[in-house]
Amino acid sequence: DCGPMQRLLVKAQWNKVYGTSKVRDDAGHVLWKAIFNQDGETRALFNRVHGDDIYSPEFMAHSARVLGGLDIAISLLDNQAELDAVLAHLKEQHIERGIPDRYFDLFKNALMEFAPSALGRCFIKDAWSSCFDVIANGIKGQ
Ligand code: HEM
Repeated sequence: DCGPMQRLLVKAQWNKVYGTSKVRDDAGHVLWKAIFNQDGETRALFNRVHGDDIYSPEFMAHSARVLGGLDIAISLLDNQAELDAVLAHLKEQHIERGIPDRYFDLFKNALMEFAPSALGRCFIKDAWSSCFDVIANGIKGQ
C-alpha cells in the first residue's frame, strides 16, 4: 500500500534519485530511451518537442517539464488535497494529447529500473510501485 510511511519513504528516496541538474538530464535520457525501446510508436507523440533527438534542447526541455511534474507530484504525496489538484491538471493535459493509459505502464517500468540504479539496495520496490500507481492513476484518463 502507498500508506503514509511509504509516501514519506518515496519522497526521501526520490530526492536522492533526482538530486542535481546533471543527474536530471541523465535521468530524462535514460527514462525516455527505456520508454521508446519498449514501444517505438510512443516516440511519434513527441514530434513537437523533437522526440527523434532526445539530446536536442527542445526534447531536454520537455523531459525537464515531465520530471518536474513528477517531482511536484511526489513532493505532494503527503498532501492529498494538493496532490489531487495537480493530478487533475496533468490528467487534462494528457487527455488533450490522447495519451493511452497503457503508456503509463511503460513509464513505470522505466522508472522502476532507473530508481534502483541510483539507490542500490535501499530502493523500496513496493513503496515505489504503489505510490507511482497513485500518481499514474490520477493522470490516466483513456
Ligand atoms: C507520471 C507520469 C507523467 C508525468 C508526471 C507527466 C508530466 C507531463 C508534464 C508536466 C507535461 C508538460 C505539460 C505542458 O507543460 O504542456 C507533459 C507533457 C506531455 N506528456 Fe507527460 N507525463 C507523464 C507520463 C507521460 C507518458 C507515459 C506519456 C506517453 C508515453 C506522456 C506524454 C506526454 C506528451 C506527448 C506531452 C506533450 C509534449 C509536447 O509538449 O508536445 N506523458 N507530461
